[in-house]
Amino acid sequence: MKYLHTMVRVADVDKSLDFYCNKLGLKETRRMESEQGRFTLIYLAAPGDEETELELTYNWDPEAYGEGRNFGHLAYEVDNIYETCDRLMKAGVTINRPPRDGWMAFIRSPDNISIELLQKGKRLPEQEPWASMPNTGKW
Ligand SMILES: C[C@@H](O)C(=O)SC[C@H](NC(=O)CC[C@H](N)C(=O)O)C(=O)NCC(=O)O
Ligand code: NI
Repeated sequence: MKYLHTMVRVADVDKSLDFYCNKLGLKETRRMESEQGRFTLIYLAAPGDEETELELTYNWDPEAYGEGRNFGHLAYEVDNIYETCDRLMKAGVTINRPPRDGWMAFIRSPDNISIELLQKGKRLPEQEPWASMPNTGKW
């Protein structure tokens, strides 16, 4: 058996692609549209990890999805957690759980999906401003 993808439903394709691609750094691998089902599927992946996809489902007819607390988060490994969070913060993304420990951070997607960012390999040495940065919200 092989893990293929996680699917999340999104309310706005442009906002989602701006967040996941322009800001987080994922690349679109493929997409398909269903006229009959009135939906679009857009598949994203981290560069170099194209076989593990995030499937965005966009239903053409608006739905209220709510927030299923049973779904936890999507997790991505990053080369430098501080550089990643700095880039995201400058792009206007709220770092709900800053990487005070040089290891873990949390952000939210436009649809409030929680995304965990984990430092590759060993934790980085603690450094300001991250070491004293408070949490901003739930993650
Ligand atoms: C191609 C494969 O990766 C899929 O996930 S297709 C699964 C299919 N998706 C849809 O019908 C999308 C539109 C639908 N209105 C929805 O919001 O899911 C499906 O069976 N979806 C049901 C599900 O719970 O995933
Ligand atoms: Ni699927």
